[in-house]
Amino acid sequence: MISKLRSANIIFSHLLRTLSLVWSASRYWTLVWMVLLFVQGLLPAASISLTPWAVNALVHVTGSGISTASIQKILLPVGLIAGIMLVGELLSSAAEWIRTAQSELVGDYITNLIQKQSVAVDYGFYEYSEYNDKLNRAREGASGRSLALLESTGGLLQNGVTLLAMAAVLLPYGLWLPTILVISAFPAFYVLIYLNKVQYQWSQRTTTDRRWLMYYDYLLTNSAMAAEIRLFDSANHFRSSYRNLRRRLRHEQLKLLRDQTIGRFVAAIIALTISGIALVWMGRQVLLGILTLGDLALFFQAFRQGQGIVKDILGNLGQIYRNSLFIGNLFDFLKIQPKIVDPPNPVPVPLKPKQAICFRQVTFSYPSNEEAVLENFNLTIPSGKIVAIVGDNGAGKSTLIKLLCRFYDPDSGSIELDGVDLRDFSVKELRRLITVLFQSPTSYYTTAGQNIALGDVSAASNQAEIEAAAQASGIHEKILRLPLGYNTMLGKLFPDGTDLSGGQWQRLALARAFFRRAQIIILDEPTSAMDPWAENDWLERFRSLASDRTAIVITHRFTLAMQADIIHVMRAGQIVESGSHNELLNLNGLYAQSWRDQMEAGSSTKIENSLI
Ligand SMILES: Nc1ncnc2c1ncn2[C@@H]1O[C@H](COP(=O)(O)OP(=O)(O)OP(=O)(O)O)[C@@H](O)[C@H]1O
Repeated sequence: MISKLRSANIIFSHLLRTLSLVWSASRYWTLVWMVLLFVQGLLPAASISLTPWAVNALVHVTGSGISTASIQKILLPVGLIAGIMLVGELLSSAAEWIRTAQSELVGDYITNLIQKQSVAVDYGFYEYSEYNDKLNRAREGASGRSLALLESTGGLLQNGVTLLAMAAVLLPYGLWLPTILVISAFPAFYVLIYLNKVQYQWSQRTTTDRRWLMYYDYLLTNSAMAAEIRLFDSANHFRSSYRNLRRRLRHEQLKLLRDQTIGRFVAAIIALTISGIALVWMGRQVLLGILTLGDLALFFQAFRQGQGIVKDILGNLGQIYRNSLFIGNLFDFLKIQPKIVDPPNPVPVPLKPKQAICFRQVTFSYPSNEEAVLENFNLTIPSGKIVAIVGDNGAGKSTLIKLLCRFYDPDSGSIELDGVDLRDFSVKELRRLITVLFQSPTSYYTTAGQNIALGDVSAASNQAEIEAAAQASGIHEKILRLPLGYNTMLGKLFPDGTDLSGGQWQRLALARAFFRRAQIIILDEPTSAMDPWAENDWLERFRSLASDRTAIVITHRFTLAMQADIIHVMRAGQIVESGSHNELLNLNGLYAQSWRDQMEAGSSTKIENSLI
């Protein structure tokens, strides 16, 4: 009982929140729509209450013969009924139009809320399956559901008004008639609530399955996968996974549909039986001469329509229940709170860090994996230096970047910038100080210029700076050779797009990172897609660009690492060697051994397969 009350309370609160959401999205239309619904609600009863007048006038005319006076008597009630019907049609068309306008506004409003929340939550949330489930559930018809909820609430309002007016019309014939009307719809209501609940539970249970379907579909239809899918001939594998999963979901869905159909049929039979009983009683009253033909017509219409309205009302309640359950997913998503937040009184971020970035006794494990990636980790990166971090796959190099950007916070220990814990800065301010070239940078399908400008949207119109960044990354000449230079659309997704090679995209991303003009430059494998000639050319430019800034370069390439002021060798979450290139060679440790491998092999490929 308590749990039922609690769930009714949740539904009511979802309903209120949805109404306030719709209200915020489109006040004016909501108001007009409600007035229309109210007036529409009164029309059926108004029309029915005119029925005895029209029918009795008709009976009178048939009895007394057709004359101008008698026809005039009929014309008035019939004309009024026709007028009401016309107004009803007009209002319903207007309501339909308003509903469409509202659905556009509410849809955009909710999409905006979801997008805003998607970028507000922590980066780390995207690594959780549950988060992705929540996002997916919130997205799935969130706007459709809120409007459906609004519609059922509006339907409830309109039908409620009609029912009250209808009950007033029926009451003179006995209280039991409106009562029996309501009772006849109870089975349908129960079936509706029960089936909606089952449907909702099924939908919650299969969210991950449906995300699998989206993933298989993405693999089969996305251009990024097209080459590999063809070469490895793996399409059939994914298609069959898709089909098998879809078959299971379809069977479950059809079974639910079958149960719903049976349930509705049984409920309809019960309602029909009750309506039959009322009809028999009505016929008897007529035979006994208690009712006139006008009463009979009114009674018949009011009872049949009333029954439909009660059913609609219960249907509206069922819909409200169902959509509230689903809309709860949207509210669940919107209430996710980021954990990486600003402190109450942020310390101002230094415009130009003077001392160092220090990792002090940092221990960190990813939320989805209990094993510590870093344990009591210590590292000092002096300001104004180029620091290289080399290490084997999985050593924890990229994790350092994520911690430095505060995508995650350490489990224990601290990361400090000029002696201040990063958690004491405003997150946004701290990130403004940093620019990163990620291991897999984003290729934006927009113009070449815009691709670079996205590094700093506040300075996006500065063409000279854009070109300077492109020159520093070595992509300027290539851009000039494109059909429209910096205005050339890149990527093949949209019309007139030109594609770049992997290395060129990487240089473009590098230009974007440079355009940011941040004091701390972090580059994760900046030259992985560059040929050795391009790499040498690029290195020289980078040295001058990073001259008075702090640069952290993560790399497997020793030709790049050896240019750094300090090289840190990382293994299994620890720094195992540090020093300049020559110092490390003299140390004769892991770095020196890998370096010798390169000398012997005479190729950098060997190095990537060597110890580091
Ligand atoms: N999002 C994540 N969730 C759980 N574990 C992760 C996650 N990202 C990385 N790891 C784990 O953390 C460890 C360090 O990963 P990291 O990406 O920092 O290594 P790396 O040194 O940058 O490797 P590579 O040279 O291959 O890029 C690895 O064992 C990896 O499996």
